[in-house]
Amino acid sequence: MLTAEDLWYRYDRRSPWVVRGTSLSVAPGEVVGLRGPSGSGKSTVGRLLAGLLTPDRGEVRVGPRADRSGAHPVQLVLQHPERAMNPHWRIRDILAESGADRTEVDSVDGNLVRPEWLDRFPHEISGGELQRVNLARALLTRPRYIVADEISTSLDAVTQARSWHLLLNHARTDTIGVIAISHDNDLLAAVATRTIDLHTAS
Ligand SMILES: Nc1ncnc2c1ncn2[C@@H]1O[C@H](COP(=O)(O)OP(=O)(O)OP(=O)(O)O)[C@@H](O)[C@H]1O
Repeated sequence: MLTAEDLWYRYDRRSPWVVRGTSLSVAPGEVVGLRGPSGSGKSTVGRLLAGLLTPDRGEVRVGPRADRSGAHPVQLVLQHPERAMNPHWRIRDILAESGADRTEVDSVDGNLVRPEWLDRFPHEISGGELQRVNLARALLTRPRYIVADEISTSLDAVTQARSWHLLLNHARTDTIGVIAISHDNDLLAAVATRTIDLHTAS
């Protein structure tokens, strides 16, 4: 179980609290939506869950670490995959960053990453394809949870549906919990079994 208990966070001691007493829990294999107005702290909660930020108060608890040494059990996947990748690396090397060995990279799910992309650079595949590489890299770390922060926002409807279909298939097969951050209520209704609302302070 991934549990966040009474999380408080602000980026600066003089700034207002961005996260104010957020609590949530996500079971293995569960898909939970996280929505709220712009600026309500959704992405910040995502970073706290993935261990990229440390809460000022409260705590995040998750089961044992991922099998991969060094990989956090909660992987964060962001909207702009190109910002999370070295543009000078081939897709094969980007996937190997997960800790997967050559054989695992070569046998990655072909629906997610087509074999012919492996020797290309990020700019040599489309944005939707690059997001699938991003998802594959996160999945190769063998995470227990994935925080998907607006992962399909800049994609057309067909590509969006395809990316989510692939992610949810893997999540089901490997019992990975997913936290779907989105402004899109229709998307959340389609992918999540329940949705948590974050609200901005007055
Ligand atoms: N690195 C940062 N340093 C300082 N303030 C930040 C930083 N990142 C975010 N903030 C502030 O924290 C608040 C919450 O931002 P966050 O990105 O978590 O909200 P959000 O709900 O995900 O917004 P959106 O829906 O617009 O993406 C905002 O006021 C934002 O300006």
